[in-house]
Amino acid sequence: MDQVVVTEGLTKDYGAVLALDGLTVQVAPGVTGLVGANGAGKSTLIKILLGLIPPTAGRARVLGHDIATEGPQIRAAVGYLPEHDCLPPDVSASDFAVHMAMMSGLPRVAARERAADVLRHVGLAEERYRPMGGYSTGMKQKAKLAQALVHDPKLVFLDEPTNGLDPAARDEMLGLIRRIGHDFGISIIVTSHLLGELERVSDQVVVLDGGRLLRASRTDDFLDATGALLLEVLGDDAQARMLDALTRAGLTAARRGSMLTVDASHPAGVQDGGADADVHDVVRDTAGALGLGLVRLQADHRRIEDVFADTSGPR
Ligand SMILES: Nc1ncnc2c1ncn2[C@@H]1O[C@H](COP(=O)(O)OP(=O)(O)OP(=O)(O)O)[C@@H](O)[C@H]1O
Repeated sequence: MDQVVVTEGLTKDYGAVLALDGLTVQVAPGVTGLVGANGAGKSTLIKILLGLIPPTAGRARVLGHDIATEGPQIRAAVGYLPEHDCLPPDVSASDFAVHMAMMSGLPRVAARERAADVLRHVGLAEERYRPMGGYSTGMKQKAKLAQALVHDPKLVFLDEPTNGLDPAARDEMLGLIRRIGHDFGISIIVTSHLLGELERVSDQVVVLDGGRLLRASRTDDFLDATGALLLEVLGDDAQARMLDALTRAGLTAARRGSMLTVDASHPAGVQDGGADADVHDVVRDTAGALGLGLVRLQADHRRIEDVFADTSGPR
């Protein structure tokens, strides 16, 4: 399928602040995590893609529509959950969702049905008839999510939907995002400043840093095995003795917190071919010879934070 978002050299200059710096990126259908530290340019990118603010330079297409000339077509096909609190406090979630559905062109009866469906889907039950000013943060985020979905969009932008939520509400929101994306086939671009948070729900991840693209790839590629083993030993001075012994055995090992990592891809002094198995054996035998308990030995997987830390050095 075609890309849902394509940008070329997208730049936004707020006077003294360069929020986007020549961003060129393509986003495929599915659930996409747009991650980056506070101020990386995530909200600015979404607002430009929605046509709410113009870019200083560059071009972009959303669902094939040009942001410069086809704003109304984009907004008809796209839903948006803004980052900040923007709900009218005296209005109920039910009335608000009906209003937003009618604004999108649905007749009143259809708007009522659609609003009821979508509110049930996000998990707002009886409280949907109460004024939103009395809602918890989690309920407000659900109401914001409902209005973003009420006109049956093809793509939704969710700007920090887990911001301010406690761990249980955050898990619930992440579960909802996964279901909306996978069960309903709506493409989702969801932002977070917590780099690891979207690993579980995203098909692909776009990492911004200082308004520039740091990396865009499928989540699986981010989390590929590193070719290293992660191990933990117990016993007196266990970590230091094990590190020393592994190094003397010709392996490249290093500390990581209370654990050790061992390079299993090209181990020095260990024959190629079946190298992984050999390294497992060397680790097991070394721990045995030292009389240390080997409590963990597993393939090491990268996390999004690691990729970010590796590539975002000083510029
Ligand atoms: N209207 C504005 N006027 C001036 N500077 C702005 C404006 N909006 C954003 N900025 C600045 O542009 C940069 C990018 O902001 P943006 O909100 O896009 O980042 P973000 O990645 O969404 O971060 P956050 O999660 O904190 O919202 C920041 O340095 C911010 O202070």
